[in-house]
Amino acid sequence: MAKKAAFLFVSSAQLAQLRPRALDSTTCVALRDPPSLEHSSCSQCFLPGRVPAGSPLVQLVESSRYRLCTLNKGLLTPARGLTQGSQNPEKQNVFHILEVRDKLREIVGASTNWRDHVKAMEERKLLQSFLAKSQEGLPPRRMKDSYIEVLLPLGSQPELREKYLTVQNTVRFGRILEDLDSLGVLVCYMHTRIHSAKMSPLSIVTALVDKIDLCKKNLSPEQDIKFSGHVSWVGKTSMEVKMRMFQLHGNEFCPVLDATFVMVARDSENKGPAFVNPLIPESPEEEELFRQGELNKGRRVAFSSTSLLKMAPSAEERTTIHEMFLSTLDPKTISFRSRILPPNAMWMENSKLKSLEICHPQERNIFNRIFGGFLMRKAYELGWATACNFGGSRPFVVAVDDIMFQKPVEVGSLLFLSSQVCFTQGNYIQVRVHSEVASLQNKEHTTTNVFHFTFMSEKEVPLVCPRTYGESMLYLDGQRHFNSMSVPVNLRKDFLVEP
Ligand SMILES: CCCCCC(=O)SCCNC(=O)CCNC(=O)[C@H](O)C(C)(C)COP(=O)(O)OP(=O)(O)OC[C@H]1O[C@@H](n2cnc3c(N)ncnc32)[C@H](O)[C@@H]1OP(=O)(O)O
Repeated sequence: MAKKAAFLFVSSAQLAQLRPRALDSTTCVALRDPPSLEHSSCSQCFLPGRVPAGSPLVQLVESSRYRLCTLNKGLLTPARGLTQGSQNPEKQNVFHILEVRDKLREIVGASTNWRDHVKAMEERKLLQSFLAKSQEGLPPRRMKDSYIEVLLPLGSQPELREKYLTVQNTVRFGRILEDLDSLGVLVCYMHTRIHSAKMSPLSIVTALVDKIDLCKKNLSPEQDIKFSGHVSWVGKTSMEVKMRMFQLHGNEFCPVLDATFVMVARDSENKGPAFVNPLIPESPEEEELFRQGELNKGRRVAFSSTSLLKMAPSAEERTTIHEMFLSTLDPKTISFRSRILPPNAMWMENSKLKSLEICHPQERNIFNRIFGGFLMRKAYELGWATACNFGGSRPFVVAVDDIMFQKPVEVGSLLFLSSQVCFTQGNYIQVRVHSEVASLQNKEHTTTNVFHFTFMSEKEVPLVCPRTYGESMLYLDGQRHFNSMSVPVNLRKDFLVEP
């Protein structure tokens, strides 16, 4: 049975003498002094309203590690001291998950009410003059300058759990995608921040989810999660961000996910490119990360220039497709028009699932376009359902790669998502989700994103069979994405990550 939360009201002098071990995981400590805070209750706390007016709140959420959360503008902010998994213990920026979007709003001066969004944008125009004329005009930054940690205390703050919960009592991966997107943008604002100014003249958007690899085990909705991230490479206007996610197992935060995103800086109105601060690697490890970032850029260019939309498949790939084609000819008729499915196979077109989203203002980002994390969550959930429908058992996500945000999605758009299985092997299902938008006024559809997800099913799945040349290209593209998965397939036995 869960323990009831208890409160301890102490002065700051008494707090300093408190031993963490004297407190259990459900004890909240409220400071009596200084009495200047305007909040009378803490919305995140177990017992809202019980904290006396004028009391900054301090919550100790775990006994084994000394973690403090102080009340800051109605939100619990984890204070310094969360060092596990940290690369930069001497100087940390640690945020509570609920704080991240508010912090972003504060940095760009975004509206909290939709009715104020035009005014907020007008105000941002004034920041245009703070933009650098060249990259050389900006002070260089170190990787540790952008390093942040974000705590998602699913274990110690159970009221957060609902939003993250699947019916199988695991963590919704779609929600994690949203958090990663916000975290990535905040990391870039840390890298580009102007210490003398509260607001940033930059609009930072997600251009690409290069890779997300899930590297370990189940995500339990009953254990705290921690994210960390920092800028690992910069170009002129783009930044590569490396993020990691950890989950508490016993007393230790163990790595569960690695992600690489590319963010792009735009001017205050999000209309043209804007320069970002150079990055200076400080150690051999950082130099290696930076060099990797440079290689990643080259790899992305190479991958896109050999895209099957631009170039014919390789000789080996052509053979694969031809053999698949031959396996679908009916030996009785040997006619190109009568095609049959090989044993244990399904036509690719029959794997499709589609959905429609109306892009309401609630899903907007700080720049009044639709939040990239929301688009990823919706695409991921449809992709998961597609894999489930195809494989006939629960699929677990293994990798996400190459999600390109080609165009922003305007508030009020109709978002059409179309998902299909494009490649399978053993227990693995490669799903592609294509998203396009149309406005109510203009019926013309424009592609905004293509998403690639790799799932692992509980049992072996059927082969997916392309029927047309176009589907054959999707098959090969799926195979390329599957083969680019960085973690060896045989290590992936104990995954349990669901929508
Ligand atoms: C809560 C807050 C969250 C907020 C975050 C979001 O929700 S954002 C919402 C989701 N995302 C979006 O809506 C973005 C939609 N896409 C776009 O607006 C645009 O495609 C874009 C701004 C990303 C890129 O536009 P352009 O390609 O015209 O820009 P441009 O040619 O000037 O390139 C700018 C820089 O981006 C790099 N770049 C562009 N596309 C890239 C890609 N797929 N992968 C890697 N890098 C890329 C270029 O190399 C260049 O870097 P260098 O200059 O270094 O050489």
